[in-house]
Amino acid sequence: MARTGAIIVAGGSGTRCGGALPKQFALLGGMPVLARTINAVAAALPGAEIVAVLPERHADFWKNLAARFEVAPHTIVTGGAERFDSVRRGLAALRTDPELIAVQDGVRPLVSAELIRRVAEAAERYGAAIPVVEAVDSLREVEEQRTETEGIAASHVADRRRFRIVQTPQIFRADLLRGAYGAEYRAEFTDDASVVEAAGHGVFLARGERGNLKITTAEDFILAEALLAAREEGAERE
Ligand SMILES: Nc1ccn([C@@H]2O[C@H](COP(=O)(O)OP(=O)(O)OP(=O)(O)O)[C@@H](O)[C@H]2O)c(=O)n1
Ligand SMILES: C[C@](O)(CO)[C@H](O)COP(=O)(O)O
Repeated sequence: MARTGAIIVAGGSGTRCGGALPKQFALLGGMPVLARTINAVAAALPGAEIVAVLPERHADFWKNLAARFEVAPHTIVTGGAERFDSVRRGLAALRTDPELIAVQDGVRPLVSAELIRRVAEAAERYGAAIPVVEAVDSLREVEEQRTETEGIAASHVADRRRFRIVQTPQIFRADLLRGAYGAEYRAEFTDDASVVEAAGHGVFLARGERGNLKITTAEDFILAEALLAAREEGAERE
């Protein structure tokens, strides 16, 4: 496996989730979400340099919190206004010179080692790889958004076979990712694949996992707790 560095982006404020603290610091199964994510990445990529990107006002808070748990070695750097800015700061903070760089949402704590390695192998081969899953619900494309009411008047069905739901870690050849992040920020840059693609490089879609949940809303904590409990129960039975 190529030498890999990892940037764990946890610089967001968790607005959609609410709560006193950003969701990445909340406890999931008795351990901070971010600690679980860091440990999952460290276990899948032994020896990888790990940089965690944090909100500026929570850097000291995290140092104190992390000290109370077993968290794999990582350095910290403060993030920016957009995820794009946070990744850029993570890139600048990597001290080693990895061949591949993985960018992982700090709020995807249930990512499996198999998934991470699968995406890393694809990135080694194709230069850029991301995990995706199929849509399980029907999809509709909105034609006219009526914000003053609850509903949408005009829409049409979309062919869900043509779409994939995107996850992280997104893994790239280091030179490719660094070059792509030289761009000016654009609103459509919702992930790293969109930045790399805008720089003219294709992105390989590897198999993701529905269990690789992104904790976005308060409900997601309930789902994540249940998935974690089921996983731990399964591990105990083996
Ligand atoms: N300026 C930002 C914004 C987001 N992120 C990180 O990117 C990941 C995915 O973002 P999302 O789930 O949208 O997190 P938040 O931006 O915190 O959530 P919200 O949009 O609800 O405020 C999270 O780990 C988040 O901490 C980041 O590092 N820097
Ligand atoms: C990177 C990401 O998690 C891939 O699904 C997603 O794009 C983050 O989007 P958000 O708007 O920050 O939730």
